[in-house]
Amino acid sequence: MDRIKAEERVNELNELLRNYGHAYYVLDKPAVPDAIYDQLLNELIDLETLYPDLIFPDSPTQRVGGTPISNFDKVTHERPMLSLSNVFGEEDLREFDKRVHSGAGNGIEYVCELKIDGLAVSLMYEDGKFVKGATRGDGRIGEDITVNLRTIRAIPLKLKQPVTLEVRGEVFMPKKSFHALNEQRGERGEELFANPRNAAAGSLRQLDPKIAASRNLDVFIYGIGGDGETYGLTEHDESLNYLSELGFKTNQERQVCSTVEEVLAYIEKWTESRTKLSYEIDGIVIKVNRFLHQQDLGFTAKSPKWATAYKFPAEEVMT
Ligand SMILES: NC(=O)c1cnc(N)c2cc(Br)sc12
Repeated sequence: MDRIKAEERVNELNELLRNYGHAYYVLDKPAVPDAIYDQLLNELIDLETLYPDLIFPDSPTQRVGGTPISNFDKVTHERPMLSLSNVFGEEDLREFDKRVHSGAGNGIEYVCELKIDGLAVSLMYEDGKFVKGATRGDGRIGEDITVNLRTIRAIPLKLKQPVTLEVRGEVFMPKKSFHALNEQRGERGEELFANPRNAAAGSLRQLDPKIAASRNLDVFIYGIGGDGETYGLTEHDESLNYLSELGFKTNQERQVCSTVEEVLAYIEKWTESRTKLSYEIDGIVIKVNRFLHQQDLGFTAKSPKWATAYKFPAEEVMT
């Protein structure tokens, strides 16, 4: 195949494999059988081997870097990654609801989302390309873990629109991967991870991206950071529509609640059902849904006044 034809085919394969990867890892709905995906990937590898100048950074072959890095650079977050205030029961939650109504008036609605028990990350995209990713750190300064985040198949290397923005989400290790990893470590006499959150954090802090790539990490994106445009008028629209349209994996269990009673019912539902999830959650995030109301409420030094996290009671440790 001559070089012109090769370039056309490489671009076509990159687009095809990006879309198939999105269907498989983000939507959890494979578009083609694995054998077809592998065949196309091998065709791309062959063409990239023949024409190395046709290897593009957002090619699916470029997810796992070759050599371990020596350390993680520091990254200063454009806008601090704040933490959430916590509520530990119905009374606390009703107090939060009262404060929200006194601060933002009427017409308040909430969006409730599962609080993923993983590691908070910030992902930066320029013209739709993934350029940098960092841990939360102390909220102002985190660690540059781009090479390890690139190995997570649910993190798009190229968005469906050429936008420049920063998004935030939670990297986690599915329960099944956690148990398999600990079984493997047990067989090797290695120290076990205490829980999926520690396993995810330990995996993202590996200096060798090949190790991170082997850990089956996953991600849910839940917000737009930075001072960029916010899309739509509500969190629900932003997360449900805009982030998904760009190609991000968002958690589908979110629900708009018009009253604190509905929030309590959602909490009750997931207190009962969280063991059925394929990933761990440690609570429920409750956010005022309309951005205008969020602006009325503002922030404390550490946290938004328009959001809180209902924390599940610590589980009884079976002795
Ligand atoms: N859906 C969300 O907003 C969400 C989910 N899971 C989490 N661990 C966190 C943490 C912050 Br801070 S927000 C958030």
